[in-house]
Amino acid sequence: MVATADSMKIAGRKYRLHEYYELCKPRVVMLIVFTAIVGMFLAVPGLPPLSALLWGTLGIALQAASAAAVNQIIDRNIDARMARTCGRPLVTGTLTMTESIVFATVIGLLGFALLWALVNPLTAVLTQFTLIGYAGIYTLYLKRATPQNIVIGGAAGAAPPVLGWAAVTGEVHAHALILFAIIFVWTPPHFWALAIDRRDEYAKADIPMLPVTHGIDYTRTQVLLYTVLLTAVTVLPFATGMSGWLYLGGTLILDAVFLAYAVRLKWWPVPGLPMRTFGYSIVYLMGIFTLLLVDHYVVSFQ
Ligand code: HEM
Ligand SMILES: CC(C)=CCC/C(C)=C/CC/C(C)=C/COP(=O)(O)OP(=O)(O)O
Repeated sequence: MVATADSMKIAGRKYRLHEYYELCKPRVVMLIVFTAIVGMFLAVPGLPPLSALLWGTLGIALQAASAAAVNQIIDRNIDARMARTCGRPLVTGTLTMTESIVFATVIGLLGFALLWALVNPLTAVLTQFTLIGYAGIYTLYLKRATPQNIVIGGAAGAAPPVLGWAAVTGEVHAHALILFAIIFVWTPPHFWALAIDRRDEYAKADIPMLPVTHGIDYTRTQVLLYTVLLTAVTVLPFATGMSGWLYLGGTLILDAVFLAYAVRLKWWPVPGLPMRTFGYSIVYLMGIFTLLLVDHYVVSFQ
């Protein structure tokens, strides 16, 4: 009997840990942190200093997770109205508001302190602005105010490579801004592909996402235009001498596939295609940043 009560307690604790984990939007944060780590590696010819790599990654990850938690705190009523998000811990009540606020504050402050004390103040301040940009400006205001919400708010999601670069060098370098531009231009096709699929849910929740305000066909056109622009922007690392032929070859293949998705979505849409396009956008961004990293070391160690 005692053993059963104990095992139930352990299972309960594990379940709560899992809920805190979900509050951090772990899969999104992992890709965000990956782009920051690539920024760190690209910032120097050899390997970045271990302490900047370690503490920079941890600090940026904690602040990104805090931003994701604040987003769920602010959005709990919207999340409750959409099938995609109604299982989140603050909607189901498995975490209370107090628990979530304390958690988001503690990890956010810890992230800021680590960056300030063990990395550099510039990275700490820029990461804090990024958190405010996503959790404050995008979530609290833009998301509810304009269909351009994710275009402007995308600046927060695009910042991590700049933060990673700053963690290693203490400066904001022009090459880091190219990485920023890639994610910035990638965000609209990434998100609008999903929003096409979830149009009715956003309409029900009264969120002015582009497919709700301007219709699905207009959104498909925008996805296509941003994908064309993205192809041009992803050539910049090669054009500026930051990356070599390996990067260019790989990126053009990834771009061609993304363009094929966007063209099909615009002129030959079939059910399921928006979500496949969304899924590909994630593979695409992972691919671009992996190519940047591999190319950097192939070129550096030649
Ligand atoms: C304002 C900018 C962005 C918006 C509005 C946006 C929106 C979304 C939404 C609504 C989802 C679905 C989440 C879910 O079903 O729980 C999602 C998933 C995802 N996003 Fe984004 N996103 C943005 C930027 C980013 C950035 C910058 C990254 C990474 C660098 C990213 C990576 C991902 C990943 C990996 C997923 C899949 C998560 C999963 O499998 O659960 N997103 N995004
Ligand atoms: C380094 C640092 C502080 C980074 C913060 C940037 C960050 C966490 C960006 C996340 C982007 C994202 C998942 C947006 C979706 O929000 P949404 O509210 O539109 O999506 P939802 O409906 O799934 O909640």
